Amino acid sequence: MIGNLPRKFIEKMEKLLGTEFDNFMSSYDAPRVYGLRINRLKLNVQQWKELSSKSGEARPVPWAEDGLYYNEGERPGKHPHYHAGLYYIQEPSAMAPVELLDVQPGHRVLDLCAAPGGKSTQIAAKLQGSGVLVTNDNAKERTKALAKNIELAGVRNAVVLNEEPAALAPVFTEWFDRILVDAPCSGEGMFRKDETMIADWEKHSVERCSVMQRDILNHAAAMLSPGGLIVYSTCTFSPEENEQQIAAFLAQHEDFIVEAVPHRFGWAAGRADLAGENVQLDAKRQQSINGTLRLWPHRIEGEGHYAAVLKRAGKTLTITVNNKADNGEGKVSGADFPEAHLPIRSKTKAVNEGTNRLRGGILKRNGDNREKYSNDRRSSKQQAAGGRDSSFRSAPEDANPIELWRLSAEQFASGALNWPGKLIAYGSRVYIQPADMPPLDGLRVVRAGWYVGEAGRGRMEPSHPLAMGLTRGEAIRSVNWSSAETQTLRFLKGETIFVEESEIIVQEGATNKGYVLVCTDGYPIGWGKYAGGMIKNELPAGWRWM
Ligand SMILES: C[S@@+](CC[C@H](N)C(=O)[O-])C[C@H]1O[C@@H](n2cnc3c(N)ncnc32)[C@H](O)[C@@H]1O
Repeated sequence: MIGNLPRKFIEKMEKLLGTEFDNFMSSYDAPRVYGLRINRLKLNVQQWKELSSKSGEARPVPWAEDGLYYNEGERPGKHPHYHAGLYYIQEPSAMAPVELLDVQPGHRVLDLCAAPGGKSTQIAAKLQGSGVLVTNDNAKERTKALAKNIELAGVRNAVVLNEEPAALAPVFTEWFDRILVDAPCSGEGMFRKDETMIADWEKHSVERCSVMQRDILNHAAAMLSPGGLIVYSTCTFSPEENEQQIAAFLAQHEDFIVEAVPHRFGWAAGRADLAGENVQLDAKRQQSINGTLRLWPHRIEGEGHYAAVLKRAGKTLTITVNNKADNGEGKVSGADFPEAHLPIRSKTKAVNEGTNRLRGGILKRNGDNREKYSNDRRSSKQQAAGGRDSSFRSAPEDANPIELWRLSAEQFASGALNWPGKLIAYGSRVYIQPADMPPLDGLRVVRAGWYVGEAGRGRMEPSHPLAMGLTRGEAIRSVNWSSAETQTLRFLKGETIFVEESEIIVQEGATNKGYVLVCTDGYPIGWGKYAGGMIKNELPAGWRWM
């Protein structure tokens, strides 16, 4: 491996590390370590250890609440628990930045450079469903994986965006309590984990990255509320992208200070002496850069990282987001979401999901589709009460997706009409958006909230992300197989499963027939549809076990 490292890089590291250089170089011949983080939205480490036969060998990552090291051969990505979103596979050092962000339930949090979403799922677990996570990446392709990871983790209170920070800043001015800037960087700290990063090193030159980082950080500052925190992190060693970036930021933003990170667990201090001479900082502010953090692979079990905690002066406005439901009392209808709130830029494919658009609250459909709605004029309440089996097909002729959701939601999950958030329809899809979000007009929206269902064929189909965000106890119908049973794997591969009727657990008042939440070891892996002794597989193709 050492032989593949660029000469220029080696020379630079020798200068940077002095007497530690030899130890640093020998870390490239040491075996790399592997980490996963238990998804606290679903269960805790202890509960997972009780479920998992392999967990005995997992050791805690000292700096991450739910982080564990696992052995190389274990392949946790090939286990039903992965498909149930019980953990996220994450490099151990990459778990550190979110631990420094001090996220509390109720916070408004922005993950500005978020794809593929490792740190976003970590933030979501810390929010525990209360507050808001806005997770963004400017690379459109990468937001697909980001949205998928958010949905796999069962996150209910996130909005996924695909924007430049400059477009977000006017919409979210001083809006967030916490912002993570896990910046695009030259990746020097990842050479051991991923040798392809070495080839990219020349292309993603340090100079080019540091210009991007400065711009991203400045926009982040504009979106932070007084008293709030930004964590800036990179996976590179270069001072230009680390200490020098922080020095430039402090010089430009007098209302920010470095909040010193305790240097425990083998973590090393950032280096004020590397802050460069290009910016004018008073001695105290320059020295404060020693309170940032360097993770060196020869000092810890993890790859190379850098992190700084930046606190904005001012009184912390502890914002408790109003998580009161506003979707269950008939107050919210399509008409509350005029065109202006809908997607938006024609270049944005992801938000134009489906061909129908909600106009003034009414979904315009062609005659064919319209005929699929029955002319049932029962009240919403009557329909919902009678609607806990799959024979329920009726909706008013002019029902829009939001109305359809309200009529159907409690056929899938009890309490669904009282879930916090705002109902939003984008095309035929229905989302529950965290309360208090500013209008997202003009932004490229990948997920407007928790995607819960899609209107189609005259009825509401529950979405896969709805399944992943439920607990087994909420489901009107469920079936549960252990992760070792063949049915679990067969279901994950997309097969129809034959079952005894007695295997379907049904809430009081519901029939066996209809959507069933399929679970493994008690945790959802998708929807099936039960009728006549078999569960038809509703797992979308892109979510199946390959
Ligand atoms: C280090 S990666 C993020 C990893 C992610 N935080 C995680 O834990 O999974 C940096 C990300 O920044 C994104 N990026 C690059 N320039 C950006 C910009 N101007 N605004 C937002 N994101 C950007 C890249 O597409 C990339 O996905």
